[in-house]
Amino acid sequence: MPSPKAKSSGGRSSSSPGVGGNGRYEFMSLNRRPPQHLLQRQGSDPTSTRLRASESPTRRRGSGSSNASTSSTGGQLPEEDCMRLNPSIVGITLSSLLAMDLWLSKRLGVCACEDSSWGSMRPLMKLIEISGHGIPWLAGTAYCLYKSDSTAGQEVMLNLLMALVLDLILVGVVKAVVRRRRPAHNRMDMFATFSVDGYSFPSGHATRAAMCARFLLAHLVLAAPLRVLVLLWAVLVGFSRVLLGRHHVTDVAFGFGMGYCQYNLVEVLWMSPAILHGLIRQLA
Ligand SMILES: CC(C)=CCC/C(C)=C/COP(=O)(O)O
Repeated sequence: MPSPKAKSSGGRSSSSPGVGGNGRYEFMSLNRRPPQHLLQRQGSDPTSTRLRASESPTRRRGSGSSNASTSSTGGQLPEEDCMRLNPSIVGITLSSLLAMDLWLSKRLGVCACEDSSWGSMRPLMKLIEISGHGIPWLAGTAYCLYKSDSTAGQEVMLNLLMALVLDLILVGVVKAVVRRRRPAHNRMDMFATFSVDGYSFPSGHATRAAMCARFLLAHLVLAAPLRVLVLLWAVLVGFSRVLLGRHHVTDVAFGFGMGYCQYNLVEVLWMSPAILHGLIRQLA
């Protein structure tokens, strides 16, 4: 919209800034050079002088040569100026996705408390939550390691223990860096949490579920129905996070991706029996 200031100068001749020959206001395209008569008028207009003074350093830096490059590229702005437009498009896309995420997560939080629409399912969801919690996994793996009498079994369990600790560290670091708050409808009544677990992104249960599912499928000889059950469990753990109102959908989606990738890291860092024997000898 033209500013009142521009309107007040409407009585000038048709060469006034932004006013076309037919007395109508003209809008300038961002990637075109304004007509010469507008540039000349801007030089004497204090408002436009202020605007130009507030231009970014990139724009100012490029202005000397951009005139040359503008004319040589047929009225196009230099590439650096065009790239300045992109963050706003990315920003708008991201905020739209974020708004959708908040809306969807709120709608799906149907077990967030007892009087929610699926509140009666809350105890079952909390059971699934415990099945993906760090403490039962750490304790169960340590117990299996202690009970295992084969070298292969010990190797697998020790590596799983290492994977679980790695997962806690990596999730803790990302949570501490991102510091996204949990959904407003979440009731923070989770069993055994660290301080970073006050944060939402990513879901530690989702990373653990994805990583452990991949680990179990790769290292345990399981019949087909059991393999399906392992996958189903991982998906259920992820879903339960949103249904309980603990997480946004994106926390769980990212958590699954992160857990999947963490397993690749575990494979790279895999401790072979030789390394393990060396470690045990050093500890003994
Ligand atoms: C105390 C130990 C050993 C682990 C904490 C596990 C925990 C509570 C993770 C939080 O998961 P979400 O990020 O999915 O809520």
